[in-house]
Amino acid sequence: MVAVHRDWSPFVVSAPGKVILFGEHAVVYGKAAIAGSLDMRAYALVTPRTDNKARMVLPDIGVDVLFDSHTLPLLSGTELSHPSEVEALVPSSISIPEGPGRTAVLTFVYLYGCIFAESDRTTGFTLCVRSLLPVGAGLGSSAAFNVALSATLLQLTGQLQEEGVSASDSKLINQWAFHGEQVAHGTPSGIDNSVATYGGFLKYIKGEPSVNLESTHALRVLITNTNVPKSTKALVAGVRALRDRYPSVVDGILDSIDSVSTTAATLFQSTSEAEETLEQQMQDIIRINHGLLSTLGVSHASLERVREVTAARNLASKLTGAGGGGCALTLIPNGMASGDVDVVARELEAEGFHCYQTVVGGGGVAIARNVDGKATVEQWLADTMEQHNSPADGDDGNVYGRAVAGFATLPAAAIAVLKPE
Ligand SMILES: Nc1ncnc2c1ncn2[C@@H]1O[C@H](COP(=O)(O)OP(=O)(O)O)[C@@H](O)[C@H]1O
Ligand SMILES: C[C@@](O)(CCOP(=O)(O)O)CC(=O)O
Ligand SMILES: [Mg+2]
Repeated sequence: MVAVHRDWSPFVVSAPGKVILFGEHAVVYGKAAIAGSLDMRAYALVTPRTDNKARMVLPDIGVDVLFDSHTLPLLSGTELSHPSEVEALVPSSISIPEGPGRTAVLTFVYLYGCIFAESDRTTGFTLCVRSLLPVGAGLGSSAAFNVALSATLLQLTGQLQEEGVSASDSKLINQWAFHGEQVAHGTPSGIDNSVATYGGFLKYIKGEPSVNLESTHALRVLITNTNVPKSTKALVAGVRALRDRYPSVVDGILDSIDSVSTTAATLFQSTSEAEETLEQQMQDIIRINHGLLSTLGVSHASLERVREVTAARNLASKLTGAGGGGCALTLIPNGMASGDVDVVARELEAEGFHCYQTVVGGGGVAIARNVDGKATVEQWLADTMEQHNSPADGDDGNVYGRAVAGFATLPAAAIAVLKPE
């Protein structure tokens, strides 16, 4: 195949994290789940190189690797029976890092091999990803990374349209991001990459196209990161082992979770009920969903503490994501003053947790092309690192605002594209 070089300008891709509102774990078994995008996102700046190498810089997890493009294998998709076999394909010149960097490097080698194999273009580039999502806390940091990475590689190989992100672009990005999630987790349901690609509020059933719920209600949530590390893979395996031992009991619980999700979808789209009645019903099913997950063995003392602290103020909470630590979500009634939410958040932070107030349901993957002929990774790093590491005195904890301010190398128009409402 003849390689075609072409000139291109730096571009930036962004993709959101997610919160699963209802249906985690059950979604792995084909039950319905509901999730929405967060206003915390991953941002990838991609700049051209003249030497045909591929460099990936991930400052949040301490990775900086430089690949000679010709040492990266091109994969036809049939060479691996499962993406987890990718380790053997990493060029011997690269030492695979331990910890979160390990998955990121394996995913890069796999997706580069697959996506570049479908193109006759070759190009040197530096990719730098900064993310506002906590790593491994259940908010889909891996999916935001995989969606940003897939969109980057598809854009570099000319497989996306020239403007915006079309429906067929999204489909392609989502498919590759799912393969990236497989490298990390083995058997993901696909809900995280779907939300990171499409944004909004989705009802998701494995193997079916996700349905945008177009909710009639703004959903305010308080997310509490317990800072307790968890392994999605181990928790999913634990539920599977329980189901193998007690199939009819566990299937009953999974069916109940399916009913919870279906009821929630109806509530989100209801136009007949008064706001307060809806909120009351939503709180009921949040409590029920948490109880069902707890019987599956995926809660944790820290998550129960979040439930107790918020219940004392008549608020309903549940774990979100895989559980076993990670994050919980608390529904905030629309009429609740933000000062009162701050009081609850301070109580939770006094327990050693970290809280984010957010509205669920913003835009999905976004691409700002030709952002700035002079944008450099070094400048971007200097700006974003400074903003991340030294918040101004009296800062209100708005990490998102700080980081966007930190992307000062980008024109305002690019920033607007990258944070779609
Ligand atoms: N800021 C980041 N930069 C690069 N890779 C990231 C970043 N955040 C997350 N990742 C990738 O996602 C993995 C964590 O994903 P996972 O365990 O599924 O947790 P989560 O619930 O946050 O998705 C990391 O090991 C890393 O491979
Ligand atoms: C438990 C599960 O339903 C959600 C896991 O979410 P997270 O990895 O904690 O963000 C697994 C899945 O959907 O693949
Ligand atoms: Mg993940």
